[in-house]
Amino acid sequence: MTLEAIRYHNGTLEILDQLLLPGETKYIPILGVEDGWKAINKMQIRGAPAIAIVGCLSLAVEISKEEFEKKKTLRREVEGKLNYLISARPTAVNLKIAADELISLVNALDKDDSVSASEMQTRFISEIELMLEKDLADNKAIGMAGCNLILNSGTSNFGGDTSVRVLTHCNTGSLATAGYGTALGVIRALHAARRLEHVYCTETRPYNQGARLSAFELVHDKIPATLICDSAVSALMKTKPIAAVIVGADRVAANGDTANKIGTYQIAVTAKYHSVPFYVAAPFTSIDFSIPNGENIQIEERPDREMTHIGKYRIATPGISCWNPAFDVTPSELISAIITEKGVFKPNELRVMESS
Ligand SMILES: CSC[C@@H](O)[C@@H](O)C(=O)COP(=O)(O)O
Repeated sequence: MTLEAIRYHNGTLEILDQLLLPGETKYIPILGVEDGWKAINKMQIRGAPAIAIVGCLSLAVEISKEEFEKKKTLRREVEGKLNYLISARPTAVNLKIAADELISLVNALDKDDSVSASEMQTRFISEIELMLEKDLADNKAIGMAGCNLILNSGTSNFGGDTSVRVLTHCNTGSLATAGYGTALGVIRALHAARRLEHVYCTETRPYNQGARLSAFELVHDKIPATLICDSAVSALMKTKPIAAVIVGADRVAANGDTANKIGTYQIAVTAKYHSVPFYVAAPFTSIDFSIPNGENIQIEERPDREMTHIGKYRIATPGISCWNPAFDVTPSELISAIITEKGVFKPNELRVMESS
């Protein structure tokens, strides 16, 4: 059975508390928007697609318990609460894009006189419920496209083998999405095709999404994997033939510059030096066509405590100051291709897809 980060059935929402993994597997109820905001902000749920889905589902749960006499009241509530949810974490764009689409939907339904307030409520909730299915289907399409891309990219980085070694960073799997995963979905597809020799995953300090979450998924799914320190990436590329680096994205600008977990940029730099292709795997909902380049991406800074402590144990000397950006931006010139559910694009080809 695959891991399930988000459980939603008939208006009831639970999430797997990712702060407790791998030690404890505990689902916590999300009873409405306030719970959704807190779970996203505290990173009990994380990963750009999962943040969007849980944010929107928390609103669906809340709205489903209410009765609306007037459509305008529903429209105002939806707009206000979606804008509040977006403020929980600023870098990933998927929730903002989903919110914009849902706000357009309620505006259209509000203007349509043939739709009653209760029909508007039902249609709004159904639209959110579809997100889970769509994300899973998109991830499978991304996985297949990425698998084909890597296997057909030439043999120079395969080290003479027919199976490939790949490197990934952070967690982009079932725990970060509705299921299957984006970059980890590509790795799953390679494994299913029996063409994955090995995956290396970085620890991903300071929150350790690699050591705690990707490692958890890889062991759970029996995918051959090795954990490395973030600082071992260059040494790995020097000593082993790595066919590709494959990472996810929190926000891709129109020119292809990509914000992803802190450390992604330095992996892309070292991949360039070692002539290893560097791929970003992300759904179209991670692409922000409203910003021309990565300079416009707001980078979230997280509390010092995430660096100074592991669990309740302090590992850093008291008194030291910290800088803890959660993400960095990889310039598009370091990115070989962006793998989406709509196809594979060079960074400078993205704009063509803007209106699709
Ligand atoms: C499919 S998840 C893509 C990204 O969201 C992922 O790589 C990442 O950076 C997650 O960061 P996080 O801070 O854990 O939410």
